[in-house]
Amino acid sequence: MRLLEEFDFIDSIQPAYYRQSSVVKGIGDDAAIVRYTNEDTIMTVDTMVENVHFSTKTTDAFHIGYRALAANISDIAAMGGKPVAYVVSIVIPDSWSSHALHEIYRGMDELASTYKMDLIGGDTVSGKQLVLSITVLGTVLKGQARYRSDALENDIIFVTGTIGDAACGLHILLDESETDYERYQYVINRHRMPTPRVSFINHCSSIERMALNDISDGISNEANEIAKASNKTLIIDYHQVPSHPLLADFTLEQCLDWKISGGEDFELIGTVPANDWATLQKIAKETNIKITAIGMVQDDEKKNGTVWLRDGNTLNKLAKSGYTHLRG
Ligand SMILES: Nc1ncnc2c1ncn2[C@@H]1O[C@H](COP(=O)(O)OP(=O)(O)OP(=O)(O)O)[C@@H](O)[C@H]1O
Ligand SMILES: Cc1ncc(C[n+]2csc(CCOP(=O)(O)O)c2C)c(N)n1
Ligand SMILES: [Mg+2]
Ligand SMILES: [Mg+2]
Ligand SMILES: [Mg+2]
Repeated sequence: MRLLEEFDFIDSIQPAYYRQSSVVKGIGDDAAIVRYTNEDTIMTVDTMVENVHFSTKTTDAFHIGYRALAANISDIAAMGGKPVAYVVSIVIPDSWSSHALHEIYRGMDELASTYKMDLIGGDTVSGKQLVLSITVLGTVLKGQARYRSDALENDIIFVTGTIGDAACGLHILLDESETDYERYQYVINRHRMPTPRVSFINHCSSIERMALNDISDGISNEANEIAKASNKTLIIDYHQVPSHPLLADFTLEQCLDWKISGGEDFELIGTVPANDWATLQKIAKETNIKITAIGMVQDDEKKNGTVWLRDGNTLNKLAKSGYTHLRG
């Protein structure tokens, strides 16, 4: 790390004040203290590694921070909760300037401020590659968290937003022959600045049961996780999976890959009882979120734990084809 040594760096990222009254102790001691009385606590961690989750060729420092926090907040949304505070562990290579490091923190704070979240601690070490690991603390009303294991027979499977945008945006950024960035600004922004669906999910308290997962690795992975955790069979109609009109510029194979295996849209995939579908649509309209029914849950002893993709008259088993680390 150039220009700043560890403790000057920590001083320089310390917030001037805390937004949440639940923060009893933030940066400055051996650990942070947050105090609650009536809610369950949600904790989640996700890590972003240079050249795995981002490349400085395609992503500036501000967006590295923004995306990393968005990915973590998305997991809080996928549990049905509200994000409150975060701690950041950062591994910093020598080549990174203090300006770029502050840009990472500015990117995180841009998103944090919209949720009144506080940076309450972290850890700083030097190393060979930039690694940003964020732990987010969230809350949910006691006993009201949304689990992947809550799908039941005849539920409607839904997704928020459009699927495959972030993978398309990344493709544009990595394709050196592509120059029309203006045309693809929307999908590029979906890659750089994903919006976790916190507001929508926090308006769903009238819906008693909902299985939920967020889309980090692609719907083939996320739907399989719901099928497995719930021990049910998920049938998804490929043609119902919503995509942005810009994807029409690309081949059917590319669209299939981005929509099914792409990931990083940080939309939600879930299941609700058919009786609640009209209510869910109303909530989506009120919170300005697109939701689309993409299939049904079945209880079929021979198929439970698996996902099937309908394409016209054919039904094929949908294996996990999304992003997997440690491919073996
Ligand atoms: N190294 C680990 N040690 C302990 N638990 C882990 C580890 N890695 C993952 N888990 C746990 O496994 C479960 C699934 O984790 P996973 O990272 O696949 O979910 P996710 O964070 O929603 O997805 P993604 O990381 O793709 O955004 C979570 O309960 C997570 O806490
Ligand atoms: C430079 C660059 N190359 C490839 C990708 C694609 N990518 C990386 S990790 C991941 C899944 C989510 O990760 P995790 O499971 O760790 O949350 C995806 C789709 C990218 N974002 N940047
Ligand atoms: Mg994870
Ligand atoms: Mg998740
Ligand atoms: Mg993953």
